[in-house]
Amino acid sequence: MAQSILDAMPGASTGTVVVTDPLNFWAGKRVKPRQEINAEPVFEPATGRVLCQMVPCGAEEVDEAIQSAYTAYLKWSKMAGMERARVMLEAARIIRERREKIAKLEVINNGKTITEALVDIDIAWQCIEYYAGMAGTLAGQHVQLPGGAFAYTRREALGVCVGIGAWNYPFQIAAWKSAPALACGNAMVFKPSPMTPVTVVILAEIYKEARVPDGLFCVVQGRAETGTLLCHHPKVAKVSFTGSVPTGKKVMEMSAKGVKQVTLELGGKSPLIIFKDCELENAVKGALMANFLTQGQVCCNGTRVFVQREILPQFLEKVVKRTKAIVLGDPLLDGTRMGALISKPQLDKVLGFVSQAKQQGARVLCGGEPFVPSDPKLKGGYFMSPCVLDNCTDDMTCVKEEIFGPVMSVMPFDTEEEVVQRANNTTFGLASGVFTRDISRAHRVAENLEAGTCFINNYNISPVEVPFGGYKMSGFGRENGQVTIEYYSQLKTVVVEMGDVDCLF
Ligand SMILES: NC(=O)C1=CN([C@@H]2O[C@H](COP(=O)(O)OP(=O)(O)OC[C@H]3O[C@@H](n4cnc5c(N)ncnc54)[C@H](O)[C@@H]3O)[C@@H](O)[C@H]2O)C=CC1
Ligand SMILES: C[N+](C)(C)CCCC(=O)O
Repeated sequence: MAQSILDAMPGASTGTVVVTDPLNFWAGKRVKPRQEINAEPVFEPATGRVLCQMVPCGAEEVDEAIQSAYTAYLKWSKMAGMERARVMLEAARIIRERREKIAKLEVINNGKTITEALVDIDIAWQCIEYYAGMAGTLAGQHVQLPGGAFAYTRREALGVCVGIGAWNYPFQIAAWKSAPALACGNAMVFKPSPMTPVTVVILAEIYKEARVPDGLFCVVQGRAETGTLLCHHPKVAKVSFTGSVPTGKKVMEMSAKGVKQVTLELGGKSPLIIFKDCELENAVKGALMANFLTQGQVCCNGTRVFVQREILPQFLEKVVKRTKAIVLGDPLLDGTRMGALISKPQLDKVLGFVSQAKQQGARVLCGGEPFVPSDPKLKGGYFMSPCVLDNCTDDMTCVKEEIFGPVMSVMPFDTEEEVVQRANNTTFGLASGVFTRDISRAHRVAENLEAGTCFINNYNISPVEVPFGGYKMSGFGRENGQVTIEYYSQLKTVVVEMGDVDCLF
């Protein structure tokens, strides 16, 4: 029962799956939605077919989930870190064992290729494994005070944390948020994007199977209203949000009312700087990795590609040749390298950015058009050909705004000083990249770029051991790496007197 939808995965192909199981999860089980009348269809991006119904949770349901999470937190936070570690390692093991099935379901709901989805699921279990390793290391400090008195600190959980996710990495985002939260002794109530409600419930079932206390990881479905209920709930100690800047601001405002801690992983318009002394083949590959993963729907993508003028023609020739060769189509096939965008409105929005770029003077070197695969079952899918734009200038909309689609904007530059200034001329600051063989220059540029990550001679690799997060309007707080423990725990100071009270009164 617990694995029913996953059991159907081995034989499943694009256009065949329908999900009917309830998509909420709390108190240790899937929970049927109460207000079926508010159901909304969820689409399979590769076909445009209805995959399931998403029914938003109302106030009572949100409250039930949070209460069940609170009960679980009371138990879980009292366990030794090593005990929590064992449970989390078991969850990581189960995910690894079912990686193909989970990845397949992710593809069906999200539209990304199976090759990428497998990496996402692997990163998810690695993240849980990594924080399991850290659960047993959480410790405080002992401080000696005069007269034999002393103080010590305890690193304690926050309580019930809320996770709110975006649709581009549904399972992985839930792992990035829940793993450090659980390692520190918290419970989590997670709301996935209404467009990708399906795989996060599988994570909840797996935690249950690994024997977390019932309620420790809950899933509530819904849109803004449900998210609002979560952010305002008095029993919630922290909100970790991944999504757009406007919603991030609202989450912060709502959390401020209850003085709740916040982590914000927001959008970006990251620069990738390619110097003429780079290893060109690698720079071209880096630019593709920086732009076309998950159909370009990646927050940290390096979508402003600055190329030193002397090598611009060679760079463009190579990058266009490789972009044209990207195999588009059925995302469940091993050979496919680009699948479908998340939705029809998102596809229209991205195509709109391309037309606007043309009007503003950019030149389309390839792609930027709706793509209709030859396979009849994919005719209703949200596909577009990956696009490279040349002749771009810093003031064009395609260079200033986050497109969240497979569109690379290329601009020439002359000097290091100039390009760093232009690269930083944005309100975002999630990531950045530099290709050069000059090691001093690489580190100097990395130092001067205003971004939470700088990739040197590569792009978009995010091992769970290293922190990920933004500068400026791309957010604050971090996910992954050791530091994230600090965002999911708080310090208690205990002061111990060994002598008599020195009283002034
Ligand atoms: N930093 C990142 O990793 C990502 C950033 N994005 C950004 O988000 C944009 C659009 O993606 P969307 O999913 O539409 O983002 P969004 O910001 O509208 O939604 C993100 C999540 O917040 C929830 N939400 C919406 N309104 C809310 C509210 N008032 N209170 C609480 N929760 C609320 C949504 O239901 C969803 O789960 C992209 O174009 C991109 O700029 C999207 C995906 C990932
Ligand atoms: C995995 N990675 C680095 C390609 C993207 C993760 C951030 C996101 O949610 O967009």
